[in-house]
Amino acid sequence: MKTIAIIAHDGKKPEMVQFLNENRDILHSKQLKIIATGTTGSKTEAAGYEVEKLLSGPLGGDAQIAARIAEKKVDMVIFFRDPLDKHPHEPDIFMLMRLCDVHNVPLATNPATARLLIRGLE
Ligand SMILES: O=C(CO)COP(=O)(O)O
Repeated sequence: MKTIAIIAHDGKKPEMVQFLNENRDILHSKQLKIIATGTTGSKTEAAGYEVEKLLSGPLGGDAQIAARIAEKKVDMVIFFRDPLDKHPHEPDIFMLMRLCDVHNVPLATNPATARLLIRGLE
């Protein structure tokens, strides 16, 4: 069972939902556990997926996912980042991305890379 973390900034949530809809076959056919930050998780659920929801990003959700990465409990991170917006929890976001590099966890930060990573599961 692989665990995939999904996170999307507000400006990128529509693209995240589109991604989930487009890749339903792959995401449903694999033994995957999905974890997500709070609001992203609610939208993922609404798209028909089972998901473990953590705190909302600004309240510590990115930090929770970062901790799981450090504990080697996450196999892939799909992070739909909005580079055109400011985020009060920027330090948490950098921590999450840094820990992906520390622990060699595949990290997609835009839809094009996310598609390539997900195809790697096939
Ligand atoms: O802020 C986020 C990622 O940095 C996402 O948090 P939400 O999924 O709660 O909107």
